[in-house]
Amino acid sequence: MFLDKIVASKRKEVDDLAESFSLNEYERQIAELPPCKGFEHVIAGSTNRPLGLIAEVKKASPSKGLIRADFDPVALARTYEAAGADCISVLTDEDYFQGKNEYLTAVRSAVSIPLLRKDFTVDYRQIYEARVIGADAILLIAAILRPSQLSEFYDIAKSIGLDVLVEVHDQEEMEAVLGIGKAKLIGINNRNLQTFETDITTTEKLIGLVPAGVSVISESSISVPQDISYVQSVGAKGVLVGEFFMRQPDVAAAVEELMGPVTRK
Ligand SMILES: O=P(O)(O)OC[C@@H](O)[C@@H](O)c1c[nH]c2ccccc12
Repeated sequence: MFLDKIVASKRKEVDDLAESFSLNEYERQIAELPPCKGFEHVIAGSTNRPLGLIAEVKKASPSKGLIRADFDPVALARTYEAAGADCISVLTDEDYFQGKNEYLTAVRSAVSIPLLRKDFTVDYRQIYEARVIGADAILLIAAILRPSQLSEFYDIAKSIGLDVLVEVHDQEEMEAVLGIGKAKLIGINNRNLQTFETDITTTEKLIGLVPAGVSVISESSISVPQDISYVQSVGAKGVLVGEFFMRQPDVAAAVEELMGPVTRK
């Protein structure tokens, strides 16, 4: 299964990180950073459009290979911000998504909206690393973490100012996440990370389980305005879109085509 392969390489990567990691040193650096920009409230209550947008900077993916050859993360992020994206997601996984930590850091200094570090978090050290490279929020994927780890990683992230997007793609994962009772922002992934199959009705199937006060982001395989009105109609507060934007020569026009014009509140 694809996800198992990704997680296995991630663990190797984390072994390298562990060799040089010093908690004191990371904590010292974090103490000097400006506070995080609130990711959760910005995406759950978009002031730009009726539905919030997390726009993703993504060069390649394991299911699609190279998506955008002409890949300039800073220029893309500036375009997203100008087009009224509420937040930006930056892939930092190198082996499968051709991402880099440096992309996130470069984007951080180029835009002022909140940033999500999109990676496969399997170890607490990656959470400190995310904060130091410039993230405002991290992704925690329920499919690769035990409930006790999810809970522990959630608390670590919050303790250093990061918001958390907790990702699920089936009922079992949703129930596990809700059982922990911490997540305020849940991403329902329309893509199954084991098989890469996509089904946008996943959002509708799972959203009914989510209690009031928890916001849902519909993630993946969104590419036409009908997808937007559909996930909005079932109750999503925002969407996470990567590939569709990355395949368009004119990214600003693509944001408007998909999301509609900015209607600032
Ligand atoms: O490019 P898409 O189909 O618009 O999807 C974006 C985002 O949802 C996807 O990149 C994603 C969702 N969850 C993930 C977890 C890891 C890596 C990537 C992802």
